Amino acid sequence: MSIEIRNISKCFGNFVALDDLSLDIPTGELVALLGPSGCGKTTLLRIIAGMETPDAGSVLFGGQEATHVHARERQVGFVFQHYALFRHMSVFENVAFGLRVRPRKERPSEAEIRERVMGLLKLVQLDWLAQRYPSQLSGGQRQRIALARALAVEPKVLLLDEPFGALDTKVRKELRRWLRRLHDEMHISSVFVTHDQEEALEVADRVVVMNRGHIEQIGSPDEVYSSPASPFVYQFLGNVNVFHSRLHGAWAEVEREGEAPAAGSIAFVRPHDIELDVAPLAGGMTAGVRHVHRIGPLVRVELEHDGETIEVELTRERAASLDLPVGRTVWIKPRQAKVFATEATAPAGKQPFLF
Ligand SMILES: Nc1ncnc2c1ncn2[C@@H]1O[C@H](COP(=O)(O)OP(=O)(O)OP(=O)(O)O)[C@@H](O)[C@H]1O
Repeated sequence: MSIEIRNISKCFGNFVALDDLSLDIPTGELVALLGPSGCGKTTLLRIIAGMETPDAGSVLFGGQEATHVHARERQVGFVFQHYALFRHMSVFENVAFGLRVRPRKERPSEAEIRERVMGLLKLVQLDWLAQRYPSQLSGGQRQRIALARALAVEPKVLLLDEPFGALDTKVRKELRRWLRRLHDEMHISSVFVTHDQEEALEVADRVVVMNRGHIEQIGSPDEVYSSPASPFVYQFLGNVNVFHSRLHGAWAEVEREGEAPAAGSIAFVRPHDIELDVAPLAGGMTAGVRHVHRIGPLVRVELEHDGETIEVELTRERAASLDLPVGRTVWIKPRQAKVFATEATAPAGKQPFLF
């Protein structure tokens, strides 16, 4: 079922949590709401679920007005960060719960409940745990059971609020892939909230980048990463070096190739988009090696130029082919940069690098 969010606003006292926000989610899409803490992701999810009422705007499900439809009537499945399984019920009973509490007329027969629950447990690959209790499961298993329970009532929309937030990195990664596969099989419109950019980029069909109650950009993972619409998105999705305008030599050329340079403009360059060499690079500039960090397959080189820090990422092979002791002077040159027009758009917390 499609979801349309039209001009939604929500205040808590004087605080504007959502500011005239609109978003269309076609049927079967998996959408990530991504943004820093407090940007309004959960509030938006709760409004879609019917657990919160907007001050203005409307929510449509399948083209039908649903803003004032009660949460129970919305056919929404919800999974939270902290798996709220019933401790005194077996895994089977947890998943069966939503079916058993239906009014008698709508309640499936015992045989049907059994068939549906076991089918879902197979889907989440945990049918062998049906008789266990939540305390006898790992965190990742509990979260999969929570998902099976949300799916048991055959929701039209699945909403997940930081579903893997409480789990360790390895389990998170496994569950991400698993959620993606499951979503492809079920084809339910799903919205999940995360503040983890890697999670959003890996799992979602589309990413909605939020900031302070509004949407900064909506796009495929590739679009938001490769063509960020604003300095905020650029900074939020991955590491970035920030440079003021009036760049020298090649830096200025890169700027011209991108967008027209304006006085006071800011250039953003990803660490892996900077060429580094020990020999002079035409149009490049020099910098001193301050630290070399080896992080898995990557080598992150921290450089200093006029007291400012510049980060460059190299493959291990490239780093090994260069001799990079601390203190060595090297040459750097950007392969590509993105220029935004005004200084006013500089993201908070990043000090622009001044030439
Ligand atoms: N019931 C409430 N009363 C007052 N303020 C609230 C309430 N719910 C949320 N807020 C405020 O609204 C803002 C958005 O909250 P929300 O939970 O939607 O953020 P979020 O993006 O999901 O953040 P996080 O990633 O930390 O969960 C926050 O500043 C929060 O303090």
